[in-house]
Amino acid sequence: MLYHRLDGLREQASRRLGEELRTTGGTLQARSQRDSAVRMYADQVEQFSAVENGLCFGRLDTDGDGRHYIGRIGIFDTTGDYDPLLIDWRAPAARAFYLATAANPQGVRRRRHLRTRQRKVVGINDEVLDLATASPTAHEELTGEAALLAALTAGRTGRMRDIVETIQAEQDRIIRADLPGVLVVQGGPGTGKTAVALHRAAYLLYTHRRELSSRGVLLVGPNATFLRYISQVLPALAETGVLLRTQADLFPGVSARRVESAEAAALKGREVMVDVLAAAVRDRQWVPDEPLEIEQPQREILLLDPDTVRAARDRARRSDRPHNLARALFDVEIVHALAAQVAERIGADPLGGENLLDEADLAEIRRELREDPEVRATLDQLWPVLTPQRLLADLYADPDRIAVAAPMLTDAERALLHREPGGWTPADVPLLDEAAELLGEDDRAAEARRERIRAFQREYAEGVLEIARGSRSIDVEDEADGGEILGVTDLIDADRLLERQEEAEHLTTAQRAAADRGWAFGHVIVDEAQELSPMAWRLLMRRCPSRSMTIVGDVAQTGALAGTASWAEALEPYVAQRWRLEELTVSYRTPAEIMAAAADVLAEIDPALRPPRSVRSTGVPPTDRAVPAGRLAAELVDAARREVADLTDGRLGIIVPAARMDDLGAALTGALPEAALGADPDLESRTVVLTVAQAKGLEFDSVLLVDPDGIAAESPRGRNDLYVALTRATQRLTILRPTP
Ligand SMILES: Nc1ncnc2c1ncn2[C@@H]1O[C@H](COP(=O)(O)OP(=O)(O)OP(=O)(O)O)[C@@H](O)[C@H]1O
Repeated sequence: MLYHRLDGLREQASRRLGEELRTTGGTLQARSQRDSAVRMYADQVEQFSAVENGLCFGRLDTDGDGRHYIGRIGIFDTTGDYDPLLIDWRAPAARAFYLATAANPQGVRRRRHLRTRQRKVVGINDEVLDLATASPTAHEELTGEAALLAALTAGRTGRMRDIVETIQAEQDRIIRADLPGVLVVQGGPGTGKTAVALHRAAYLLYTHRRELSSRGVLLVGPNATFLRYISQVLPALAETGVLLRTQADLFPGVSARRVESAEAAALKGREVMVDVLAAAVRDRQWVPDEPLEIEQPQREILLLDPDTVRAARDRARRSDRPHNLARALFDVEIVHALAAQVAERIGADPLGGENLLDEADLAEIRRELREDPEVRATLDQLWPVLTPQRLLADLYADPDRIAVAAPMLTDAERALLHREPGGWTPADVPLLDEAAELLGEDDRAAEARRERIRAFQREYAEGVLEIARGSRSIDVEDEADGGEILGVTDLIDADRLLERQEEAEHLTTAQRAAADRGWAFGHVIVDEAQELSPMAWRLLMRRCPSRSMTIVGDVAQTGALAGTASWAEALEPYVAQRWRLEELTVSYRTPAEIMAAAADVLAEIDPALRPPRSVRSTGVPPTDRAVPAGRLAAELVDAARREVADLTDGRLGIIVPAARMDDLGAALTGALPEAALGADPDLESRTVVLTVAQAKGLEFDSVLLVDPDGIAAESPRGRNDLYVALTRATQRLTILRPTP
């Protein structure tokens, strides 16, 4: 019945989408309304398709014979009293599904988990929440234990799945926490932090739709591979409005793919860079040592002396405007001084009286000077209008500029900043953003933003037509009168839709936000937040002036040298003590046997830290094997072959020290051609070879960990890296330890 209703809803939305796309003409207002309707129906078609799998996954039988079905979206009975046929998991009425226990049943008699494959129910699990009749379970604190354990032990696919069916009480509390303020979620590996962050985004959009749909929600993750790994979770929850970004993509127009040393990235993450950049900008406000000559057509050469330039510079600086915006003031000062010189020459009274030029003459001289190419070139030289990219590229390329801007750094640190132009690194992004603040926006930046918006509009227009094309069979059936059977896409193409879009600027919030550096998001969620440097925090805080944020991470897993070891240190500059901490304490990923091995490493990081409790054990302890160093590659290939043969479904992750990636990676791909590796490996392949930095946040059924001591020795935060590597497996862990 529910699927029948879903089909009806989808058909209705797609028919309306088709109708809206076919109508043309009308007043500006009518066209604008039609474009909003196109967006709405396109979103609906997408949403109704996205919730197809597992549409309904639960049932609550309540006291007094109530029966409620819980699912991915709400569906109402539009024929009768508008009764809910399916309750959205985010609605308050669904909450008991996640919280009711035998000890506190909240009016629930029975909780049923439904397992479906396509549109068939293939299994059910019932829990009777009545202390008298309930059968005792191993874990009293778990809700829906059987369904949970089935989800946890299922083979991995290389894509993260949503957990709406089995959210646990401690996770539910965080997902549904209030919108305002900064909420930090600290939890060990596998405690569901990422899952909770994503479900919280969906919950907030549902509960605070009005507020958030116009401001948007930004979710920041550690790298592109990770974003791809989690990218299906929100659409499966019927939410497409969240902007997913890595730090590398947070400066509109820049895609930071260049690689640099961990030390250089760490230096760029330090707060001292605020002063370095401010000094770099001041250094571009140049005062010459000697008077500058400005040639004038049919006039004598004008001279601009250092004192005049200095006075103009100081006045422009005192305005406290950003560099590019203060340029106008600087120009006025300089042009005034030059005009006085010209007036002195051409208007001097030969009889020694007052200057013969009046104010109108002077204004004319100033106008001419402002338009004079020589004068403009001089002004550009003294106070150039700069883009953030120009400022930073010029600074990095020139050791002299670095020396002037960064006297507080050591020689070795300054050397880390020096490099040739050509692309940006992720650590450059917060610096570009900082520079943009210091420089202010000029016309070129605004023009670049318009360009980016146009690109998004085109992408959007194509997307809408794609959806319309996908629903074409329904279109055709609808035209059963035998007349016109042209589909929508025969009648309108992306260019025409784009023209219409331009009139109304109907972009999604996420698209507009992505194009605009100054966008203020309604809520910002940061995953693996321990990796952020102080400079990156500054950027994020700028994007979220309301400080409504969810910050998710584990300070024991910090790998970045400029990352954080303390939430208080990272946050207090922005919100003082006004942040709340929630902790997740149960590991859903890592079995007890593997967690025990990881606990030893955690104790070395900080004896005060406690590993999370595992919800399950596999009975299979990790295998830890010493192999002669010379045979490491051969042994690794053998072990990988064995593991792949043992996997029925699921994935094998092979984690190697970064320094051994090239040789071990080559050996592995030689023997197992399907093995994926590289900068952004395909996680859906059966075997993936990665470094710890790449494996962060990911999980595999089986993990082969190569040379743990080598990994620990690779970085000052090597123990944290090893802890991350040890906690990636859901079933089996094999360690290969080379010996001399
Ligand atoms: N309530 C739940 N029901 C089913 N699966 C869950 C639940 N909570 C967590 N999981 C699963 O546990 C695994 C780990 O979750 P997740 O990746 O969110 O943990 P994490 O805390 O972000 O880990 P890390 O610190 O390693 O990044 C995932 O496969 C997730 O789907």
